[in-house]
Amino acid sequence: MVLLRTVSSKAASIDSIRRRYILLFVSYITSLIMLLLGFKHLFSEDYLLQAILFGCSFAFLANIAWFHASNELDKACVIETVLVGLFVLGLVYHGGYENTALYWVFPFPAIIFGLLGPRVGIQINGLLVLVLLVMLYQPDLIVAQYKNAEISRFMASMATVIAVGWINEHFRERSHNAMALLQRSKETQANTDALTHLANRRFVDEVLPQHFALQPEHFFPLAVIIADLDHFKHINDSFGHDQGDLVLQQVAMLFRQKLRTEDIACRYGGEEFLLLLPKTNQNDATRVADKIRAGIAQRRLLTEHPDLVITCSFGVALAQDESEFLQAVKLADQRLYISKSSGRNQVN
Ligand SMILES: Nc1nc2c(ncn2[C@@H]2O[C@H](COP(=O)(O)OP(=O)(O)OP(=O)(O)O)[C@@H](O)[C@H]2O)c(=O)[nH]1
Repeated sequence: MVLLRTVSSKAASIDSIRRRYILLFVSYITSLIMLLLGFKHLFSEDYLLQAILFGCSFAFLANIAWFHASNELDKACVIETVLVGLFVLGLVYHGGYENTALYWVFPFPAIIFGLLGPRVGIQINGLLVLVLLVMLYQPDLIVAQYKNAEISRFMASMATVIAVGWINEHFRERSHNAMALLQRSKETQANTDALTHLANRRFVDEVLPQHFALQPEHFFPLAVIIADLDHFKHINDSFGHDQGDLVLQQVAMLFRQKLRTEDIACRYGGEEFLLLLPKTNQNDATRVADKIRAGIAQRRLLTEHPDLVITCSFGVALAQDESEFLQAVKLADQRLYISKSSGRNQVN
């Protein structure tokens, strides 16, 4: 039995909105600033700086255009990281306007943690620090000239920003995961019957329509079977409510054994169950119902009362699409009534 949770997890979708905001903000703001600075230096004859500013600006805009077209958030975040890294390293290599390039490195750790999370983020930031160390302490490799005092203070500040950024992101992610887990378990709990651990009526009424709407091709034609234990009141009255509960649990276990993983078994009412068989026709569903019926009648569900035969009646109907679902439930219920009134322990 699958699908017990609602279609989209709220915690996961909020987190992807967070990453989306960072991606859009960084792309639009950075490309705008770079474009403006590029125009400012358009006639400066500093061609390297112009190439860095215009090149990165257009690359950011291209990435965001591709993201809008494809909606591939993970890939766009990776491309964004590469672009931000290239921009930062290019600027440090050049020195930027009046040797101010190092200031532009400081947003990098926060952006990378935001886009890629703490685990990958710390690796990329570590790599950046290594490359920066080589570039800054091997002045022959770069065009810019930075003072030693400036470099040491910059590296110390960077290490602090990365460490604090990682702590922040690591614990934010942990608390997010804990909340997502809690939400999932609460959703599963809300849609599960506590006694039989089958799906409950709330699942059928509220969650199932979401799955139908999202992936109708996985369900229809959908066979609807209603199963109702016979003379269950008598079992309760004769052997006690706890023995009645035990019967319900045993029957639920039997459903799980006899049904396929894609089938859905729900406890629909007290001793009434709804079995949903995706992509199944009326004949096959009737055969399955009869197999279950025979299984219940043969099995001795109460070990303390080995002579007790418990039976169950069934009604079967078919829904060709979502609009026919409630109608099919109603029809299966009417056929169940026929099974009951014609002697019980049968399928109609
Ligand atoms: N033990 C137990 N009994 C339950 C539970 N939910 C409902 N019931 C009982 O199920 C019985 C249903 O009785 P009826 O609706 O008269 O149906 P029935 O005795 O099975 O008769 P038919 O359906 O006509 O064969 C009632 O006695 C309810 O109290 C439950 O969770 N545990």
